[in-house]
Amino acid sequence: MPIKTLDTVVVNTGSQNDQHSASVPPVYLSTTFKVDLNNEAVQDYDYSRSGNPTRSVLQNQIGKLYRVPQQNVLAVSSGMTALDIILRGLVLLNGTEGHTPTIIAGDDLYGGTQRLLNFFNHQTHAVTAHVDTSDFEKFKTVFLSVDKVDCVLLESPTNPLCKVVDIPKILRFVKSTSPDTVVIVDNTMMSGLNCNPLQLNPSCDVVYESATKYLNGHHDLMGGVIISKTPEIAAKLYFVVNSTGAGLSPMDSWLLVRGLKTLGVRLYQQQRNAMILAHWLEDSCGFKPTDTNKATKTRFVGLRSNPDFKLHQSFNSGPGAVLSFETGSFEHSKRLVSSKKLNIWAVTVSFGCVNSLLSMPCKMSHASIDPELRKERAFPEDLVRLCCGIENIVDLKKDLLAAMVDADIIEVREKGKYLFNKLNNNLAVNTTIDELHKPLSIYEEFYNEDIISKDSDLNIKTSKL
Ligand SMILES: Cc1ncc(COP(=O)(O)O)c(C=O)c1O
Ligand SMILES: N[C@@H](CCSC[C@H](N)C(=O)O)C(=O)O
Repeated sequence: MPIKTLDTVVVNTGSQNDQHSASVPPVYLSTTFKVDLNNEAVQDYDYSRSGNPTRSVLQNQIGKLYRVPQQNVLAVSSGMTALDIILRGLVLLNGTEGHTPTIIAGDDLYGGTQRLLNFFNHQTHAVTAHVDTSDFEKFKTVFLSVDKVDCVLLESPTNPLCKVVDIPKILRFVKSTSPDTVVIVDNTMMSGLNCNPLQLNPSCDVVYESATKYLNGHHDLMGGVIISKTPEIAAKLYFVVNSTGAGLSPMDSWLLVRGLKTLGVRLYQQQRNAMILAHWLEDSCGFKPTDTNKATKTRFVGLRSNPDFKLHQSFNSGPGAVLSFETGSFEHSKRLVSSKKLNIWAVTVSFGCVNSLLSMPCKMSHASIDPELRKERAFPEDLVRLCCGIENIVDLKKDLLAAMVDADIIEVREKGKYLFNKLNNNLAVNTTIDELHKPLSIYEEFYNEDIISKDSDLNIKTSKL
């Protein structure tokens, strides 16, 4: 019987033709491979910069996740390397006498992406117009105002504001208006398990992911994967990878094959935790706009109060595990993230790890964006980002609550029955441990098993919702 679901295909590495029938693919650290000049056939490997058997196993696994042949996949040394390779291979070379390659990208981007685009701008290798890609009309206006758009770079939900970009609609518009425009999707916030922009109709041209995040899930390697729509696009990108030596090392490739095997269970638990926490922050902790403080807000695509809840569900299988909230006060957010009461939530950048992480984007992941630019874009400086891991939700909740009390944001009343949000005068019933353990949790209600384990025969969207 053929293997059907994505969380199953990433566990299975298939037969390796190993001389000892090892059940786990071996790691080939060798940088060189012997050449037989008497053999006319083209050898698969000669030098590890050009190709390595362990990297090939990984590329095959990623190909299965995105339902493309192994030749369409490249594993590289980081998510940023992936973007750099794609832009060099497909966009920067479009420059001519009177034309500088033009990119349209979002205005809520990971700080490192913004930094790389700025770098190309300064070098006049490519100019980037930033627009709120979650506003289709604004995007369309900018797109039509540019003579020739060489590339559109999309990401949904955005990091860290969790804005939903209607990727299918933008693809329909771009591909019917300007078929040669290269559309790139940074799929790091969803991973291939939740979203496959290559299966949309029309599809994007190339997807990349920072494998440092969900794909590996353990924060013990840096990596990036590039998945191309066609072997021709992949060949152009392979040229850059081979020329520069950006390919992922054998050891990291091996670790990533291992990490990938648990993607399904990790993501399931991480998303479940994120769903419960987001609802608890909004309902019990009062992080929602009130008459006294409009600046307090929980941002998560899995919240029913999110106006883009349905839009997100229409092309994704899950909400991801990144959420953010505004306390309404920069000082209080800083106190929360600095609280010594945090024992489980680690204050670090990144996301997608089995450990839960807490951060203040303006000081951490997005500090490389010029403060003036953040101000121009109304980036909330009091934003706190939560990246849920796989720990027990009750422990996560208690740990965060202790820190919020310590930071003087929340007051616990009547032995924990009520939580009073001091910053927006909001008193709400605290969700009890029993409620968190209801058999039909919020998560299962919204994202059932069928959706998480997408059936290979179906397109992106699978069942109810
Ligand atoms: C959305 C997104 N894309 C790309 C990257 C870059 O990935 P890496 O750190 O693996 O270079 C990051 C974070 O680093 C990210 O958050
Ligand atoms: N110092 C790093 C910050 C990395 S942030 C990693 C991740 N994308 C996140 O959103 O947390 C840098 O300057 O790039």
